[in-house]
Formats: sequence, structure tokens, C-alpha cells
Amino acid sequence: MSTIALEKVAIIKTLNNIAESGLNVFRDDHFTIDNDHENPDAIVVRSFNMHTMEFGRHLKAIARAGVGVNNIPVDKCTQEGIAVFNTPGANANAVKELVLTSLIASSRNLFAGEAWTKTLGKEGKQIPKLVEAGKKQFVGKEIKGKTLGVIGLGAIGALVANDALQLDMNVIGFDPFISVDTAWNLSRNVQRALTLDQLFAKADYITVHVPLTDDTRGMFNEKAFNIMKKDVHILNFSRGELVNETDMKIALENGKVGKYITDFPNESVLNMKNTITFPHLGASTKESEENCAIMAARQVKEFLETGNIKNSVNFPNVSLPYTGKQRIAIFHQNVPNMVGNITTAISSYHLNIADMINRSRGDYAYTLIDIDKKVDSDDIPNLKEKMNEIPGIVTARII
Ligand SMILES: NC(=O)c1ccc[n+]([C@@H]2O[C@H](COP(=O)([O-])OP(=O)(O)OC[C@H]3O[C@@H](n4cnc5c(N)ncnc54)[C@H](O)[C@@H]3O)[C@@H](O)[C@H]2O)c1
Ligand SMILES: O=C(O)CC[C@@H](O)C(=O)O
Repeated sequence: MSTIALEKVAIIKTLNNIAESGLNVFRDDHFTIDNDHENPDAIVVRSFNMHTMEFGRHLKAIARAGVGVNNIPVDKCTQEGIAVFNTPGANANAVKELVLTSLIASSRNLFAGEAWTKTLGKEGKQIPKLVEAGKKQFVGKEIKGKTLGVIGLGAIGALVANDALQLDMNVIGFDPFISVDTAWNLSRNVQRALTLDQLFAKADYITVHVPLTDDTRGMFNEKAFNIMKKDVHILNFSRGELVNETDMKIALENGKVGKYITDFPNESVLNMKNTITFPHLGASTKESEENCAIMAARQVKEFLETGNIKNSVNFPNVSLPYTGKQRIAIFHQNVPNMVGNITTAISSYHLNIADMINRSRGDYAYTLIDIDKKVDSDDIPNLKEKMNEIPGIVTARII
């Protein structure tokens, strides 16, 4: 069981470069940023791989300043009662702009053309003549009238789909789990693919915007390439592991895939023909880094100070106005009679419950209980112990 009282200073550790405006959220008397601390209360991270990390016993929250949480062992965090947050939509515009830029630039062979012109530097007065003679190598294709397949119509995919329509493309989208909010924001001119294969069969360009999960890993594979049109361009600004690299190499060699544009280069990808690679730049704008850092920091701050939860990927969203008296925040298994056992423990200290909320998410649930007065400080350790004895409680904090 871990506990933080508001009067204690909470330690925040960062594992990547987090925008200063986000760190400023923690610059008050309740928080200290200490990146060397071994036992922080919360960690703010971007892409750092946390899978082999040992977590300190005070760790209560991890906030991903970004969207993909595949660098965080989410299941382990849940079992240990650590809330994991991300920042949905905060970097979507940055990624959308890079996707559309890359879509046009690759279709017009801009990257290859630019690299080639740079090789002419020593040709002196011949350069204009060489340019005119050489440009035929870089004749491209216009995207107008072509079909863009968008896999995953979440924050990024929906923006890309809507804007591609404005560029006079036909757009076909596939997302069996589309959220109601996104569906409202999506243009009705985006055609709906009922299966991934339908999208693969129709698209001249494919862009993928899904999380990396066991279901999506390797979704671009030999079977998928066999269905696609010849010379299709594939844009992957989501995660490298969505692509089976052995199959992609063959598809690029035989021209089935005309170009593979990705934000996730590695040794294998860099040695394939017709790839265009970027150093994971999708979210690398000042605006996006600030949006993500501020959102992540605010969510962690709110959670540590009040127990309220917004945008967690493993805890349920919960919000109860904080009165500042005494609050008990309990993360527990989602089994019968938990709330009864918790309230019995509380009433054995003659404490009166002023308000409470309980929300579940899968096998776990989260309960916030407000007491109508400050708990006597002598009673707090005993109350904590009593909570600890209740089977099924993972963590309880008295705030
Ligand atoms: N290159 C970068 O810097 C960068 C930046 C942000 C996000 N990303 C990556 O992009 C991904 C998408 O980001 P987002 O903000 O749009 O996330 P999001 O959660 O808003 O959208 C993801 C969408 O994928 C859909 N989806 C899930 N599984 C699917 C499947 N099997 N088939 C089709 N659709 C499926 C979901 O229903 C959801 O609508 C992230 O998970 C992350 O990996 C990369
Ligand atoms: O932090 C970054 O630069 C990348 C973030 C991105 O991959 C994400 O999933 O949000």
C-alpha cells in the first residue's frame, strides 16, 4: 500500500526531454522534480522503454507525454496499482501535418530530387543544364483523384482523412472501434471499409494510425501486400512493428510496394530500397511537445492531489469535486462486496462518509471516498492498515 498526504512533497521524475511548460505545472510547494530519484511518486515519459525498469515502492502514476503506451508495461502497472496516463489528441495535428507533407513529397519524389540536386554542387555553370536534363528521373504522381486508405480513424487518422478530401483525394477508412466523438468529426465523404482487405484492395496510398497491440502487430504482411494494388505507397507514422519487415523488403524489391515512408527506421528498414525514413519526428513540434507535456503533467498533478483520474489507459476515469477535507482513494479488484468492506472499515473509526464514487474497468475498480472531516492523524496509520487487510485492495491512499 502506498500513501501520499498533500502536505508531503511529491517527487516527479522525467525519463525523456519534457517541455519546460509541462514541468512548470509541477513548480509549486507540493512537488519536486528530481530525475535521479530512485523512488519517485510519478514519472513523466515520452518514448523511453520502461519494460525492464524496476519501479520504486512509492510510484503511483506514469504519464506518457504522447499517445502510444507500448513503451510502458501497462499490465504490470495495473497489477501494482500504478495509474498510467497518456495525452489523447495532443500531438495529432503535428502528426497529421507530417503525414500530408510526406504523402505529397514522396509522391513527387521530392526527397530523392533534393538529394540529387545536392550532388551537383561542384558542376559550376553546368548546374542549370544538368538540372533540366536530370529532372526526368523524378517525375512523380499527383495525389488528386487517387485513393487514400486510412487505417485507424482516431485523433490522427480522422484529421488526415478529412484533410485528404480537401486535397481532392478519395478517402476510404477502416476502424472497427471508432469512437463516437471521432465519428462525429469525420467527414461523411470518407468511405467506410468493412474489412481491412477492402481498404487494401482499393488504396493507391495507405496511411496507418493504430496503436501497436497484439492484434495490429505485423498487419502489413505478405497476405496484405498480395491484396494491395501494385506500386502502393505505405506511410507508417504509428509504430515500426506494425510492419513485417521481411515481407516488406520483398514487396519493395518486387515493386508491389512503390514506397515505404516511415518514422521508425532501423537497420533492416534503412537497407531496403525505396524507403523514406524520418527519426520519429511525428510529434516533434514545439506546439505538440508543449501540449503533451502540459496535459500529462496536469493529469498527474490532479491524480496525486485529488485522486481524480482523466485519460488513464488502465484506471477508470473518475472525477469527484475535491473538498480538501480527507479523501481515501482505493484501487481494488472488481469483485463483489469491495465497497461494503471498505465502508465498514471506515465506519469502524467512527468516520462519516460525505461523498463517494466507484467506477470499474475490466478486472479492477477505483473508489473515492470523502470523509466529512480531517481524520485524526493518530488514526491514519491504523486506517491504512485496516484497508490493507481487506482482500482485493491493490493500493489505498489517504489524501
Ligand atoms: N510518429 C509519432 O511521433 C506519433 C505521434 C503520435 C501517435 N503515434 C502513433 O499513432 C497511433 C495513433 O495515434 P492517435 O492519436 O490517432 O490514437 P487514437 O487512440 O486517437 O486512435 C487510434 C485509432 O485506432 C483504432 N484502432 C485500434 N485498433 C484498430 C485496428 N485493429 N484496426 C483499425 N483501427 C484500429 C482505434 O479505434 C482508434 O480510433 C498511436 O497509438 C501511436 O502509436 C505516433
Ligand atoms: O514523444 C514523441 O516524440 C513521440 C510520441 C509518439 O510516438 C506518440 O505515440 O505519441
